Amino acid sequence: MQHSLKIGTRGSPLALWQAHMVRDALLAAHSHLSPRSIEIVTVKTTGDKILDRPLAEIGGKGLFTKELEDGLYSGALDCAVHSTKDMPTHLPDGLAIDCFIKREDPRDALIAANGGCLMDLPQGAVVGSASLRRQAQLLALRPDLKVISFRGNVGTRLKKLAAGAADATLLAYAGMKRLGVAEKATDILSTDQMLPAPAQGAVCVECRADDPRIADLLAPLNDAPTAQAVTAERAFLAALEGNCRTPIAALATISGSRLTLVGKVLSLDGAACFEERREGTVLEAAAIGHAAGMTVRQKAGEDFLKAIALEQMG
Ligand SMILES: NCc1[nH]cc(CCC(=O)O)c1CC(=O)O
Repeated sequence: MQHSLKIGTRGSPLALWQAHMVRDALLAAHSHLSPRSIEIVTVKTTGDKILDRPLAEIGGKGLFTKELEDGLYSGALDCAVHSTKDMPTHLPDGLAIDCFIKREDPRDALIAANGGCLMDLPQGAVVGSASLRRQAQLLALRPDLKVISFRGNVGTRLKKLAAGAADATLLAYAGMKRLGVAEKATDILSTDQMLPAPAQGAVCVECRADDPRIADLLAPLNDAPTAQAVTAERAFLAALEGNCRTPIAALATISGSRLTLVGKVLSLDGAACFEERREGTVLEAAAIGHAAGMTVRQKAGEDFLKAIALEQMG
């Protein structure tokens, strides 16, 4: 008898697109799977329900994953597809992520209502973004800009922009490409201007750690360079105990067996920035990320990191 496979996902258009991408990849990799045997199950998470407050305020990451993880534990789901950048650095016991799909472009894109680049925005222009990382790096480049909180999925944010709620917004270019709206980007920011969030552009599949059937099905979908880059970036994040409350950015690039990681932490206004670049072999990905994170920690000092947390609570 053919077992069915239940793929869990959030219900946003981007999340659904990503779940269908995983489904298609599974079908392509396993000729014995029939399309009817793979079901996509939509789960509403806390992060999807609360739309009127910044994520940092309601508790940050985990808000997009808990309900999906409950489904894995109960057996209602066999695997769950996530944007890796939305995942907490530590997984709950009994769950595993051993499958990272080949990464899409990790850069951030500017969408300006009147077109043009970030540096061309008029003095004092209003930019909508709820991401502290984007806000900080934006203000570092353009201290004159006014940043307002902007939440909701990619489509919602583009609609808010079109309705005049801001002069520009920033989105992950990966999500725009996946949803077919890449042409709305008016400036694709270089990673020197705007270092991405750890794991931006990388989709992963989470499953139960003790489920070899699912692990075997997912194995051919894993892209090793993506897994290595994301491992380094997330180790950097974990070393800084980062969550939505601290502007943290990291990007690893891979060339053959070499991995180069750049990671930084910023003050909310972008005026202070502590950065570290490390290189090594791909096999050292986790150690490189951890070492870079610990170095940035030292450079910034515990007082600086604490001050950011306090500033945001007040
Ligand atoms: N926090 C929402 C989120 N999570 C992942 C992506 C983009 C896709 C990706 O990084 O893979 C987005 C939207 C955005 O930041 O513009």
